[in-house]
This record gives sequence, C-alpha cells and structure tokens, in this order.
Amino acid sequence: MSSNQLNDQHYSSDIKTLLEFINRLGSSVHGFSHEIDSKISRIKALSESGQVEIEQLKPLFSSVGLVLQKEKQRIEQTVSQAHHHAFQATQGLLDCEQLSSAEKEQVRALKHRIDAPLLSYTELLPLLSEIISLLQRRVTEPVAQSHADAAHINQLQYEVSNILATVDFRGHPSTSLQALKQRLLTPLDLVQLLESCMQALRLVLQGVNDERQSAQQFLLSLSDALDSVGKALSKAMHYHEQGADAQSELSKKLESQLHALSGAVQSATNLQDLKQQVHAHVTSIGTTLTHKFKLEQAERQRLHAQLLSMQSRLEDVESEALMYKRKLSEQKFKNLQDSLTRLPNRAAFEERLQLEYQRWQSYAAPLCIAVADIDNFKVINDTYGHTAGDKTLQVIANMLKKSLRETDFVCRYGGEEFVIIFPQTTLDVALELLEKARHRVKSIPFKFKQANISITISAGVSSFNTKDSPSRVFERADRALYQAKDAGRDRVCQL
Ligand SMILES: Nc1nc2c(ncn2[C@@H]2O[C@H](COP(=O)(O)OP(=O)(O)OP(=O)(O)O)[C@@H](O)[C@H]2O)c(=O)[nH]1
Repeated sequence: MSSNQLNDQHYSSDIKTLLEFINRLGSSVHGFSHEIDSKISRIKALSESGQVEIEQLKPLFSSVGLVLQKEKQRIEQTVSQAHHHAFQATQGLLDCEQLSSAEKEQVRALKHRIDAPLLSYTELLPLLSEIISLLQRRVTEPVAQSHADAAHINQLQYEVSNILATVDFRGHPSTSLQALKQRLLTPLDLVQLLESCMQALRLVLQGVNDERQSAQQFLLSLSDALDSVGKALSKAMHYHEQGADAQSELSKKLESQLHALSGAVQSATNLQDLKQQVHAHVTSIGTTLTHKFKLEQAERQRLHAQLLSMQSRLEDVESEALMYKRKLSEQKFKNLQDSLTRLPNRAAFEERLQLEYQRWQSYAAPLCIAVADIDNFKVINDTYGHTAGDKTLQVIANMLKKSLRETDFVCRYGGEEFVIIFPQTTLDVALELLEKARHRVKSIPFKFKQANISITISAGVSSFNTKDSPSRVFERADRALYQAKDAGRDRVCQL
C-alpha cells in the first residue's frame, strides 16, 4: 500500500471517529437546545451520506461551538438561579412552624448540601426534587395537621360538645345523638368537625321542630275541644229555647183550660151539670199537666246528657293541659338554667359532668369538682328577708362566674349551693381558683338596712383519680365542704 493510500485510510478513519464522537455527543445533549440538535442532525446526515470532507464540517463545528458556548452560559445562569431558589426554599421550610423536628433535620441536611460551592446541574437536581417533595407534603397535608390549627379545632370540638350537652333533646331518638357525642370525644380533623357540626345543627333543628309540632298539636286539640264544647253549649241552648216555647204553649193551654173551667163553674145551673163540666176540664188539665211534666223531664234529661258530654270533654282538655303544663315545666327545668341566678342549673350540671367524665376517660386530663356553699345564709334570710337573700344569691353567683375561668363550669346546684367543674385542671390549680373566688366574694360590700355586711363562702374540692366515678368525686367534694364548715367556715378544703 502506498503512503498516500495509507494517509487517506488514516484520514477517513479519523473522520469516522470524529463523526462517531459527534453522534454520541449529539445524543447525550439532545433536548438541551433546538439549535444544537438541528446542527448535530445536519452533521449526522452528512456523515451518513459517506462523502464527508473536513472542509464541509469546519463551519458546522464552529457554529456548534458558538451555540454550545451560549448554552453553557445559559446553563450556568440557570444553575445559579436554581441554587438561589433552593437555598431560599430550605430557609422558608426551616421558618415553617408546622414542620416536625425530623423534617427540620432533613431540611438542615439539605441546606448544608446546597451550601456547597459550585454545584453542577446534575448535583443540584436531586436536591431540588427533595425540596419540592418536602414542600409538596406541606402543601397537600390537611390544614388541621398544624399545631395551632389542631388546638383551634380541639377548642371548637369542645364547644360543640358543650352545646350539645346544653340542648334539650328529650323525647328525641337518641342513638344518633349519642353517636355524635361519642364522635366529638375522639380527635377530629377539620372536615370531620364540620360534618359533626352539620349533624349537631340537624339534630338541634329536628328537636326544635319536634317541640314546635308537639306544641302545635296541643293547641290544635285544645281548640278542637273548645270548639266541641261550644257546639254542645249552643245545642243545649237551642233545645232549651225549643223546650221553653213548648212549655209556654202548654202554660197558655193550661191558663185557657183553667179559664174555661172557671167559666163552666159560673155558668153551671145544677150540680150534676157542674160535676160533669168540672170533671171534663180537670181531666184535660191533668192531661196537659202530664204533658208538661213529660216535656220538662225530657228537657232535663237532654240537658243532663249535654252537660255530661261537655264535662267529659272538659276533663279531656284539662288533663291534656295538665300534661302540657308538666311538659313545659320539665322543659323549663331542662332549659338548664336557674331562673334566679341565670347560672346553669342542676340538670345542666348532670349533663356536663357526664360529658367531662367521658372526656376524662378518653384523654385522662386532670378533672376536679368543687361544691361551694354560702355561709350562714339562713341568718341573711331571717334578718333581712327573703328578697335580700335572693339578691345575695344573684350577686354571689355573678362573682363566682367572674372569678373563675371561661372554661370552668359553675352552676347553682340548689338553695345556696354552687357546684363547679374544672376541666383539664389539677387539684392545686382548682384550689388556687377557689381561694381567689372565696376572697372576691368576701370583699363584696353588701349593704342591708344600712348595715355593711360581709358574706363568706366555704368550699370543698376533689379531683378524679383512677377508677373514680363522678358520684364518688362529688361525694368527696361534698365531704370536704363539710370539713370546711366544721373548721369554722370561710375556707376551702380538699379531699
Ligand atoms: N332567699 C332565698 N333563700 C333560700 C333559697 N334557697 C334556699 N334558701 C335558704 O337558704 C338557707 C339555708 O340554710 P341552712 O341550710 O341552715 O344553711 P346556712 O344558714 O347557710 O348555714 P351553713 O350552710 O351551715 O353555713 C335556708 O334558710 C333556705 O330557706 C332561695 O332561693 N332564696
């Protein structure tokens, strides 16, 4: 082989290697830029034609070089921007309060890696995708997951339960109500809470509707009964008028018969004639009297029957009214508010205690009950009168409510006795709150009949311990109250 031939062979093999290299480069950068893609495909087309001269390739190479240079700058700029954004995103994530500590640790590690200088595109991409997935998790996770919102939802849930405990659902099929109350004792997210609120609203509306319907039914039956009594009365009046007409006709007849008898007596000329005339007239008078008597009797019977029917109808109305009255007073009782002090009453306390007991069983947060009683209240009543006593009750009830927290439940249990439930409260805190209330009651400047009086209260408090029932804790608090009274009043004792 001549040296020329050998050179040609080398030359074409070099071009082949070069073209192969360009092909491989082309496929590895394919998609980065249209311009590069189109130039490389032209080089590829030329190489596939088999007649490539290096002179033909030169301008293509230099233009590819220029485009690559431009691309390099663009990529560097993009990488630097991505780097900046990635850094900012990690900082933002670290500032996010909702992030768990494990997640924060992950972000810190990411930030550390991003902080490294001169990261390449390929190094930066997986870091970016990690940041994006963290951000995505934050965005797509339910809002309720944030601590602040969870606390807010908890509070709302608590309030919905309390509302349900204060509404009277008597007579309502209670399975759905019980299920709802139970549901509200478990942790809920925002959507579930909204559903529960809707359900509570439906139950309350249904209760109101039932109540309205039953009241309406009562009013309808009352008006029905009054209507039938009215009809019976007018019928009786009508009969009475008819009877009175017949009676007056008979009286007229009797009068004319007596008149005729007197005429006959006067015109009679002999005894025989007189006897006959008198007999005939007396017979017809007797018939008229019998008729009159029968008429009177029939009317009396009819009147009696009418009266009996009216009486039974009235008795029906009376018993219905009584039943409704009882229901209304029950309603008032179940209204759950004491009318004198406007505090919740004993029924409200029972409901609330049940609810707090269930919560205590579910969450085991501390729970206390206190019983407070006005000292020597009888003396106030006896010395200054019942009205002064009532006023005292109102003022002290107000002060108790004001001295305790919004979340504490204070009710008038009866007479001059108040019961307080302290949810999520330890015995120490409950004691502290009761002491504060006791001091504030003591400092109320009562003035009766020009006399300045200070009134005190005593209280007993106890907290729920394992296996305690509400009645056991209440009993202990009550015993503690007696200890306070025995020890000289104006104090708080615990048991
Ligand atoms: N004015 C008024 N008095 C009431 C009411 N309810 C209960 N009382 C009175 O409260 C008094 C309670 O008297 P006691 O049970 O002897 O107790 P106390 O005098 O407070 O004595 P201690 O409890 O031992 O300190 C009685 O006189 C009741 O008539 C009410 O609604 N209004």
